[in-house]
Amino acid sequence: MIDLHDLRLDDARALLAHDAYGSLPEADESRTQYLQRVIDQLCELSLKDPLTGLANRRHFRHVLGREIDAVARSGESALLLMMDIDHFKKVNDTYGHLAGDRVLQAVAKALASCLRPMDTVARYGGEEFTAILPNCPPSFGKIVAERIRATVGSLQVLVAPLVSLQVTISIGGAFAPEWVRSTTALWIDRADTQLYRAKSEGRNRVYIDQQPEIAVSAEERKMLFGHLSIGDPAWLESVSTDAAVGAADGAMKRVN
Ligand SMILES: Nc1nc2c(ncn2[C@@H]2O[C@H](COP(=O)(O)OP(=O)(O)OP(=O)(O)O)[C@@H](O)[C@H]2O)c(=O)[nH]1
Repeated sequence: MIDLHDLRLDDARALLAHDAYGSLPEADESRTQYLQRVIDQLCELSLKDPLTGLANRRHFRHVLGREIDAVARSGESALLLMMDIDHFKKVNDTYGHLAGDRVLQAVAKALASCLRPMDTVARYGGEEFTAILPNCPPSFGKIVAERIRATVGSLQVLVAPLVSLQVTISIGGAFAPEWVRSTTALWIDRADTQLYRAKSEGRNRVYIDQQPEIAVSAEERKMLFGHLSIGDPAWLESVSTDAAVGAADGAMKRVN
């Protein structure tokens, strides 16, 4: 950890040079421009997970907070996915930590490839990833999560010469409640509950908690939450539809 109060230009350069996903600013710029670019790139670096290049947990939390406000204002539906590689400990235990890192990088790349540029994919910690999908119609949630599950399951990750691995991923999702200000913690909890179900019911599957229906009329909704919704986190009475999709053995497979 570097204390930013003590950060010197050489340290900053070293940090940026170390970043596998970035590059050092050109040295032939004016000194001010150069310093500004170093600062900009440091800011960018502080939002990224160094192993995978995805957004880190801090950035994810920031985006989720922004999204929950946007949903409360616009009423557009947004989906949060929590995703966890199955039996990942076995990868580390059998093939070593470096092999585990390769799997994490390959999965991260696959996740990013399944999502739109407007979505945020992050490494939440360890072998857990998350994605925020703004403006995601409810009917699309399961389709996109299934696409992710299938893409990860079809990866062949080369971890040593002649050794490639296949892994599976469990996914839990939750739509944000429209028109009601909730909390990011509640939203994460709902998605986490679905992830827990996916794990406990066999792994390599998707469960999505559909958006809670709000038990008020459209007119009341407008009066209550029309311009800006302020107040306690609220989960009005809801009917949720859960769907289990896909079922297969979640254990890691060695391909050759
Ligand atoms: N290689 C590598 N391993 C990590 C990293 N971060 C966490 N891990 C490992 O991830 C593993 C997570 O194991 P568990 O939490 O038991 O989960 P699991 O084996 O995937 O089992 P389920 O989630 O129940 O399917 C642990 O062995 C951690 O050491 C990392 O950055 N690199």
